[in-house]
Amino acid sequence: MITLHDIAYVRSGTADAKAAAAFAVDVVGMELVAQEDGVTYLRADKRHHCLAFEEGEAGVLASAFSLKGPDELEAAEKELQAAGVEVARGTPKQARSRRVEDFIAFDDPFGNRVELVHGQVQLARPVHFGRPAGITEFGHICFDAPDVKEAYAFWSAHFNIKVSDWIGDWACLMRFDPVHHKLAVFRGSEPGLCHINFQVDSLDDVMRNWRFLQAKGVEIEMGPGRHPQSTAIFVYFKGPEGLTYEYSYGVRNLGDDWVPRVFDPTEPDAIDMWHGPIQRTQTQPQLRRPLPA
Ligand SMILES: O=C(O)c1cccc(O)c1O
Ligand SMILES: [Fe+2]
Repeated sequence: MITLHDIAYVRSGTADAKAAAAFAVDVVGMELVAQEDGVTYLRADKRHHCLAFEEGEAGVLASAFSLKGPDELEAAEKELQAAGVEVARGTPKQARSRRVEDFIAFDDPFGNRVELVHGQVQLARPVHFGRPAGITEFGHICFDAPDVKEAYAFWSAHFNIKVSDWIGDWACLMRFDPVHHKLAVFRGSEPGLCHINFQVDSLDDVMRNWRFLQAKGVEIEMGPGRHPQSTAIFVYFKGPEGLTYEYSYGVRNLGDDWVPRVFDPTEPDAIDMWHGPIQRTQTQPQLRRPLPA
């Protein structure tokens, strides 16, 4: 069993790193930490970065989770290999670029590139937010996959992952700590990054951000609304090159006695208790790259 400790970062390819970074700072409110060797690092909490843009083709490159340490990373590598999953170790240079001590990379059964890291660098100084969006932390990552039940079978077979709620065969919301979900999989024909979520400090932040996004002419994909699953109040919006961001406030924590529920995806309030129009957020396609050599 591989014990995920937390989400770590998303690495995304971008044809226009300048525009992607400007949006992340001026609109989303993140801190621009560094730009180095064609990589732009953005921060929203104690992590050195939770979003990195790599110059090149647009699309998600990898999504990462942290493990406790080197022994756990090695055990994870062995466990995945024993299960027939092709796994590769990152080179020291690649690890440096990710600001981690070491990492392994593999593809989930649908082609979503996942990296498991240990020793993600933290910055002690307070976050210098690009604007006061109220972000408290990097909240969750959502993948696309053609079969969410099979996706859950994979994650629950090898990781400390439990389902928190199902939205029929349309979505699976998963946890590995008390937070309702830090990983979700939505049904989509191709692998990709459905959205990345940032938690904000208050309901007021969600609503103020919504007004701010509207005033800036940013495309609101859905919301403001309230997810019946996590009970979080949310707004989704689209950044450059199809990267969807979600702000949310009020995600619930679950205990070990939690019984997963099933919601009907055809109901009008399946993901929004306030009956806002149901819209699939746009997915950023997964770029196909060879595993690290
Ligand atoms: O927070 C949730 O419950 C949730 C539900 C559906 C879709 C999402 O992106 C969510 O974050
Ligand atoms: Fe979400």
